[in-house]
Amino acid sequence: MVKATQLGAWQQLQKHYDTICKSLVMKDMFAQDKERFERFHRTFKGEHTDASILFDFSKNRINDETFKLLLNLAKEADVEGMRDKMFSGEHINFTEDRAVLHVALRNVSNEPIMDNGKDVMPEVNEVLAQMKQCADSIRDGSWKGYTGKRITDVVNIGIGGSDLGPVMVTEALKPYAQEGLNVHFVSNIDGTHLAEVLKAINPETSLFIIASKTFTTQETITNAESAKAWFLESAKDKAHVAKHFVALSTNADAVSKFGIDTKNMFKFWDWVGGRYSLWSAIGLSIAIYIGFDNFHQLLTGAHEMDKHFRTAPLDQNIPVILGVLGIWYNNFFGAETEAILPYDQYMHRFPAYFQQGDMESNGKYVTRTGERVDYSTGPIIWGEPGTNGQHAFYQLIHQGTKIVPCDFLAPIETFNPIGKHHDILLSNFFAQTEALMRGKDEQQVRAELQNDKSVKLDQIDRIVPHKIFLGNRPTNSIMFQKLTPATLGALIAMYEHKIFTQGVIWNINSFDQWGVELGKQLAKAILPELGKDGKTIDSHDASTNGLINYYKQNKKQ
Ligand SMILES: O=P(O)(O)OC[C@H]1O[C@H](O)[C@H](O)[C@@H](O)[C@@H]1O
Repeated sequence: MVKATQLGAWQQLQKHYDTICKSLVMKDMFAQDKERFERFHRTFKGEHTDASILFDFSKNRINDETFKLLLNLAKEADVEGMRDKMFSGEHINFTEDRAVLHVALRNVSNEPIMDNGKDVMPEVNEVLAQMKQCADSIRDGSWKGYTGKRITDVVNIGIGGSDLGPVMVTEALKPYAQEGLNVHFVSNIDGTHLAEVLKAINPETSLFIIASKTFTTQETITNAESAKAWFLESAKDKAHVAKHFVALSTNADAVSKFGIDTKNMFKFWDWVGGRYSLWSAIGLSIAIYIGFDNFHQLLTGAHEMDKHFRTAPLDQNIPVILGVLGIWYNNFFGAETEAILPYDQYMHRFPAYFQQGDMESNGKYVTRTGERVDYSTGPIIWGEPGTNGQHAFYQLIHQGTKIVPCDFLAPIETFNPIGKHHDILLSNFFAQTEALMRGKDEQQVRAELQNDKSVKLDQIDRIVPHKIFLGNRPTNSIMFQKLTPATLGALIAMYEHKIFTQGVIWNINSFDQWGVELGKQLAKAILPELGKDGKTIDSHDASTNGLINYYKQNKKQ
């Protein structure tokens, strides 16, 4: 395993970029080649589900040669070899000595998947059965609260991977929710988050799901303790906690220490990374909200994408193609960010979900062999749903100085066919990718201004440069039939494997997250310094001391 820049294919790509990049003008390439869309799009269809995706990557600054070289890069970096290691349970997360087996959680085929010589599938299925039972009993009302009433509100308390997935998926699959059953999410340690949720619910009819892989996360444990105290103010008797608190965790000891009976614990395993855990017990709030059968469809769609990733040749492999295109811009064009732009309001948390998914996985500067990389790694992921983004930040994407590769995602069918809304939405999606690719040249701008009676002729020269769009700005378009559970599962898995592909090429470990630890460690040291003891703090740098002392002097509570 070597640094990416040492790979022959990388060097060839650099040469290719240096020699022909300027001539990669999409508008011209489309004009010269009627088959461009045909060659540069792929489709995905679920074998046993309704998942159906069209991936159009023809609006990228690539030609056949670029595409070939990018695939060579994936080949030479041994994406396929590493992929097979992941699926076979090798401890590819070597800094934590762990397998990376989120794919086992959605392995609905049940083929054995081994970790340390043991098939993990029986345990995975056991927990799934336990989740089904819980979800069913809450949905049919047989799970009763301490006063005999059915549960109407489920509150997931967790943060990071124990929050973002369930939030994103329950929002995305809202059309599948059961009437009268609400989900809420508390993640932030800011007391406001918990307080606002507690205002909306009744202790007699609420179930708290304490979701934490480690069960040591300060925010989650503090929120959970406060929720328990709030609950006991009404319920009084600690025995009632069992009917209103369940835990999702890998840490049984900490769960029972917290006061939750391990009978009410849904376990998962250290080979599930937090940001890859929505498929595990962490998905309990999803299963309750949309029903277990729909949760199972979500898993099945993801499994079908896993199969595609495992078996499709590189030039047909959608996650691999997405991955290498990202590398093309990130490493050769110097793009620093990637925008994820869903034209589907239900997917409004999808970009935020992949901020963790991508940035916590690939935001690393040390290679698997411990050296510092001499190239850029994980992109900054951002985005908002269309068309809102258009009226906010698209100006920069169209005319800014930075190159922002964008993924546009849109459903063919909407759950809410109101008037012409969906056609209008989709017309914007199509138009944006067209505009970004084509741009608008001086001639067109002049012609338009000359025809515009409201523009004075002597003003035209001054205005022209501002109205030119250079175009040639890359986009991927991902269309799907409808945002069903299986489709969503496939889309999430597609991005997970894109992240995987890039991590392998950059030769980094995409599955640890040491970068989040330092801040936690320092916060632990600072917390005891914040008391109302009148002591001036001088153990930090001048700025940190100054901030802490300013807080201490002025705090009233
Ligand atoms: O599930 P938990 O153990 O509470 O962890 C919650 C989150 O916190 C950590 O800081 C990690 O950065 C995340 O990857 C993780 O998802």
